[in-house]
Amino acid sequence: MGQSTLKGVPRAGKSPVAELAPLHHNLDMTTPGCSEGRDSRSLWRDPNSSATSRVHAQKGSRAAAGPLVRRYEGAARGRGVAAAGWRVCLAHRFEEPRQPYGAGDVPFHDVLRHIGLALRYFRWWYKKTRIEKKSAFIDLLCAVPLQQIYGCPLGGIGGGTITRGWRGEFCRWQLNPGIYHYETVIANQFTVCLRCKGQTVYQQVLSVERPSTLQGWNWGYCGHYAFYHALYPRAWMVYELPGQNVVLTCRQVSPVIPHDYKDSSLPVGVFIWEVENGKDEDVDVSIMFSLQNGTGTKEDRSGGHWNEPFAFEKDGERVAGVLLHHCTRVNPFTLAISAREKAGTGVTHLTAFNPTGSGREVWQDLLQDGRLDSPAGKSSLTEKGEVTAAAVCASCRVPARGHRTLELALAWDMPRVYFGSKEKLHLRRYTRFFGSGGDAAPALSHHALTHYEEWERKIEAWQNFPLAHSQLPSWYKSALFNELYFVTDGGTIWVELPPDCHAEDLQGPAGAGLSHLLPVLREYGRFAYLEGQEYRMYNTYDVHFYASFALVMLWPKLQISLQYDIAVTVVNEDVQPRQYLMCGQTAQVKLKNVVPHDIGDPGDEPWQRVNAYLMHDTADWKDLNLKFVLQVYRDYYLTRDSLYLRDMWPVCQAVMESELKFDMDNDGLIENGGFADQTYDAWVVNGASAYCGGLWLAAVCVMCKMAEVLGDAEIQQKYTDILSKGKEAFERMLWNGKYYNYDSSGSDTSSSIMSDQCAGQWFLGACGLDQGEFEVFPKSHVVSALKTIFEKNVMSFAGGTMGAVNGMRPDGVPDTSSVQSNEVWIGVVYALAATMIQEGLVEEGFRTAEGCYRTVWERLGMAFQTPEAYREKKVYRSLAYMRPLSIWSMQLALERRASRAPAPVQSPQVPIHP
Ligand SMILES: CC(C)CCC[C@@H](C)[C@H]1CC[C@H]2[C@@H]3CC=C4C[C@@H](O[C@@H]5O[C@H](CO)[C@@H](O)[C@H](O)[C@H]5O)CC[C@]4(C)[C@H]3CC[C@]12C
Repeated sequence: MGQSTLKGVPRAGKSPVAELAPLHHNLDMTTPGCSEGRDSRSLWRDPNSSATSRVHAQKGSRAAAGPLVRRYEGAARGRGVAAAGWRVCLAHRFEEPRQPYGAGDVPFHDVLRHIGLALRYFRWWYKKTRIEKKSAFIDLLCAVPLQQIYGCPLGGIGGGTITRGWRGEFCRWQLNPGIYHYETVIANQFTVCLRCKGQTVYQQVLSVERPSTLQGWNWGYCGHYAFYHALYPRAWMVYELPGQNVVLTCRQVSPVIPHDYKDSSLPVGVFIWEVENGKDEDVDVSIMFSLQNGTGTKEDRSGGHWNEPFAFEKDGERVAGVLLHHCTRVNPFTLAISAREKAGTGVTHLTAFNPTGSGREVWQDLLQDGRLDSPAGKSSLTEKGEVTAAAVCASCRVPARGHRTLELALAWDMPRVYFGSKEKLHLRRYTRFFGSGGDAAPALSHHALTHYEEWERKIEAWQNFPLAHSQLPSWYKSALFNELYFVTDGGTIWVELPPDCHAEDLQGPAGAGLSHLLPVLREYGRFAYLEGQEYRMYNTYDVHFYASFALVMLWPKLQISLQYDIAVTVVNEDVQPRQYLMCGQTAQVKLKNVVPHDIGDPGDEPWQRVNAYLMHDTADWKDLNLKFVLQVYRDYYLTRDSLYLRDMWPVCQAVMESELKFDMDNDGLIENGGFADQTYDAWVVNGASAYCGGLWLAAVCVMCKMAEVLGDAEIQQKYTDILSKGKEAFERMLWNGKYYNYDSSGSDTSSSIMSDQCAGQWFLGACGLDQGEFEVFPKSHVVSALKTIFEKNVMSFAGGTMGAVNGMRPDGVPDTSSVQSNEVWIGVVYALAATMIQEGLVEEGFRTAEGCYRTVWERLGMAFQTPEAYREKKVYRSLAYMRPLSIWSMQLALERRASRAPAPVQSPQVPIHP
């Protein structure tokens, strides 16, 4: 699609939506400025000398706009910083404290209802964590506390991630697949040294921190003179160096490139430092990158780690740096810090220093001549209790009023991984290009530093379409790309199939008969991402249903691969009995011919043992099978992959057969079972329901369509008959003249307005099956339901500023009958917004989604950790969650509106929005 008009999309600055005042203002009554340490921070101070020279940053017009940059006092705009994105001044403070949902937030009637669950959960949790000494897949008793610090993660897909905070800290680590720890490693810093006429005039750690270690370094950079800007997979940090007339822009790039299945898998990040010299004299500029050997855990002190300098030259390009070998028993890895050598750029290093001491020797080394000592040879192995770090330094002369670039990189090589059970060895995807010997870090660094320009060209070409569209609001552009962080930072793992793997090994005892299973997994590997960083289950399928739009639109082969994995599990079973915590009953782990909840816990052995979730027996859930069928057709519609469709067809028939048993009264419509038997797993549904009934009809519709495509007349007739009966029953039992009732049970809350009641229509619209002969839900009913949701769940909730509450009573009071009905689910809201856009309610759609973006990213400080849910006040639930990736369905809806044709998602060379 070119620059065609997006019908109805609010024009920035023109439409009522765009003219709305920003939904939230962080009231800031304090005078901007560094706190008590401010004066000394704006001084250049050599910590080892008493000489100081007072310099003042020039105050000028505000370079940056937006609610999070009011404290910015600099004038610098930075170099090449994207116009759209999420921008925050380093001196910003998020004022609203929020807490994870805890037992204390459960109302009395829910306490009574959930007492059995609470006791069973506690017993299970105690055994798991205290007796078996393992971590719980959901730890309700030790939720991760909220830190409002995160920025763009580093790394491609499935090779592990290292997240930097928006103040530049290295603070969130996922090197062991799916396992997170949240630790700011103080030694991991960039330090700048400026020299004029052979004298160091300024040397500063580019960090606002004032830590208790490395006291010999000059900390406490004044955050008022810097801002962070994220547009995933890139981020910029702009630093005005007070009094120096020098501006530094650090651009951070990770190889996350749509339709690329090679470089997108690489565990690397590049830092391109643009140095602008506003002085009338030349300046020698050095950027030192220091890194601790490890990730900030106690293993850093376990002994046996060591560092060594390296240089790697290929095709006339040379990079040099230090390798930090982290020698643990399980999943050892090597970190590499490096810089690109080129004419006029020198690269020096320090092989090892103690990051727990004063760091004075490092500081002095750099201060002396703007270079590091560069000793040859390896360091010795660390002793138990000892920690080591290394540094690399890139230096160049920047002419008066000129500009130069320094290029540094971080790579990590953990090619062979075990999950928690340590049963099977897995090779990461990138090993097919860089080997699995554990010696790839130099080549990875070289590749990153010599290919990032090409990556950026591809990223820009891909992002340009939405970014250049003047009618799209800028918050949306930020949300669309920044929410994508979860594709890499969702505990993501992407592994190779072992070369000796046969179809039978994969398909299990039942044999799935999937003819292209092996070729697909051989070519594209196996992909898994977590439901959430705090909900540690891979590929949670009821949630992936929402998030899958990002995958199928950007890496369709990964979606196809994931679907093959699900298909394999469908035909297999796990007869192991276990107790389910919600109801207390015992049943087998996995039944045949049903879609699993998830493909396992990275703390155990995913793919091998599925269904880590043990709250409910999900064999009785009503949505999982339907979500599989709907995704199969949606994927086929967008990719035109008919081999995939053919392979999936028998699996779709099998799961629909299983589902048919939920239509107890044979009226063509399934009924819910009187418990929370779907993705809203703590919100009871009884009888016919808008959510599951709607998904059912949509799935029956796509069964008809798939049968038609595949020429299966008998099945087509079967499902056509069910559809006509089911449509009638759905309208009769649930339509109330304005919207579809929550369920048909006739309970006190049956008439609640569910924000997700049009989920079936959402998917049909995305598949182009929402009109003509395929119209399942009458258009007028869909539009009326969406308008009611907008009026009640959106505009009557929190003044229309927080998205749509899951359940609203017709009188405009949130439905508090369950712990989930009065939550807002961000991923559901983005899907709802997409449905509104599909149905022509474009402004309503944008207004609805805007509330969530502003709440999460601007008000609550939850950037790069969008949670599953928040309530109007006080609490949130499950940080860094999969479902918000559904924002890509808004993009699909916009593209379809503009072109009235499916978006081409299968052209490897061309970005998806040519
Ligand atoms: C007696 C005590 C004082 C009261 C204790 C009450 C608690 C036991 C319950 C109150 C809130 C419940 C939790 C709500 C949400 C949950 C999430 C769920 O996992 C995933 O949730 C997704 C929905 O957000 C769903 O779509 C995915 O498929 C699920 O994998 C697991 C259950 C629970 C944690 C739930 C547990 C019980 C409460 C804490």
